[in-house]
Order: sequence, then structure tokens, then C-alpha cells
Amino acid sequence: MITVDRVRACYGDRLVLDDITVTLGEKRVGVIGANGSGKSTFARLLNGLLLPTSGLVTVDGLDTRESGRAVRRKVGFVFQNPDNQIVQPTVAEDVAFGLKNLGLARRDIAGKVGEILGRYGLEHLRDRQSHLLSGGEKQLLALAGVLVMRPAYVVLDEPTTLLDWANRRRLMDALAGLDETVILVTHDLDTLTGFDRVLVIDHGRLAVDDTPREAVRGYLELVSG
Ligand SMILES: Nc1ncnc2c1ncn2[C@@H]1O[C@H](COP(=O)(O)OP(=O)(O)OP(=O)(O)O)[C@@H](O)[C@H]1O
Repeated sequence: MITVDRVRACYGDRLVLDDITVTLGEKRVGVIGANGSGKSTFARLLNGLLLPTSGLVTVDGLDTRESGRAVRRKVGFVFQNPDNQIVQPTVAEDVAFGLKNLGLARRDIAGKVGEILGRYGLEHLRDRQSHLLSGGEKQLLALAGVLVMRPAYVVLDEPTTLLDWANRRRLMDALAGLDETVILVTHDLDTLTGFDRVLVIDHGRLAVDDTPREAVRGYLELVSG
């Protein structure tokens, strides 16, 4: 369970999130809102990439301020732009990167990498240069690199914006099949079908917290004034 308790977040003296309190325990949570409303900032708080200016964020009881490393093992983060997280020259090396850092044996790493590449239809790309993949392939690789670490939670920040229809479908199918808890920041409102809960952030405040249908309705009301 992730708890966000009376959180404010500032960049310099600019207040971007104001007094957010929410407990996330559902398997599928969406986060929507206008450009600049604070969604990415909210997402980054959940795995300690960003620390609250005041208030508290905990993941399964761990304070992100005190236990950043343990929190990041629990909460995987998929960036909007996969180039921000693909760091190794080949696909297989990139997926293996986090496991190597954990000090796993070479044979265990190979097994886990093979399994995850197979699961996401990336096996044929294993020796390809990561930076030459298409946008959709990169997005799936970024997801695979996070999932191979077996996080309990996966936070995705607008993962479908670079994708064509087929790759968007692939990514959403991949997400639908996950056992992990998914927290998805998106502008792509139809990807929220079947979600348990959707939060709407408006000018740094939690404006709506409801079912997808009601949250989207509330969001459209907000943006149409
Ligand atoms: N590192 C930063 N330094 C200063 N201001 C920032 C920083 N990151 C974000 N902001 C500002 O904080 C506000 C919220 O940004 P955030 O990225 O959280 O919004 P968002 O809802 O994810 O937007 P979008 O839908 O456009 O991705 C914006 O006004 C943005 O300009």
C-alpha cells in the first residue's frame, strides 16, 4: 500500500502539489489531469525520485525520505521517454543491467532476461543495439527492464504518448497481464477502462478520486470550465 499524507511539493519557491492525501491499495490506479497540473510530480513522489517538501509518502510502511533504496526496489518507474532509462548498448544487456547491480549470478541473470524478453515478444531483438530500436520497441524494453526486477508496484508516466496504435495496444496488453500494482499517469483516457480507481489532479490538488467513468466525467467538466 502506498500512502501520501498531507504532501506538498515545490520546485524552488513554486508550489506544484498542495496538500495531497491519498492511500493507494488497488491493483490499477490511473492519474489524469491537464498539462502542468502536477501528475508527473505526483508519480515521482511515489518511488522517492522526488521527496515531498512537506508531508509523508510511504510504501508498505517505508518512508521514501528514509528508505529511498528499499522503496525504489519496491516501486519500478517507467519514464515517458524510454531514452531516459535505456542505458546499455544492447537489448539483453539493458535488461540485465539492474540484475547485475544486485550482484546476481550470471546464470540467474541469463534466465531472468530470457524469460522477460520472451514474455514481451522482444526475444528477436536481444542482440540489437538499444538506441536503434523503434519508439514502441524502446518503450517495451524500458518496461521489461523495470519488470525484470520484480517490483511490487509499477508507476508509468505517460507511457503511450510515443506509440502508434499497434504498439499502444501491445503495451496496454502487457500492463493488463501484470500481477503487479499499476499506477498509470496518462492523457490517453480510454486506456483506463477496467481500472479500479482514477485520480484527477487539477492545479496541484487532488480534485476527483473515483471510478474511471466518474473521474473522466469530472475531468472533462473541469477542463471545459
Ligand atoms: N524540475 C522542475 N523544476 C521546476 N519546475 C518544474 C520541474 N518539473 C516540473 N515543473 C513544473 O511543475 C508543474 C507540474 O509539472 P508536472 O510535470 O508534474 O505536470 P504534469 O501534470 O505531469 O504535466 P504534463 O501533462 O504536461 O506532463 C509544471 O508547471 C512544470 O513546469
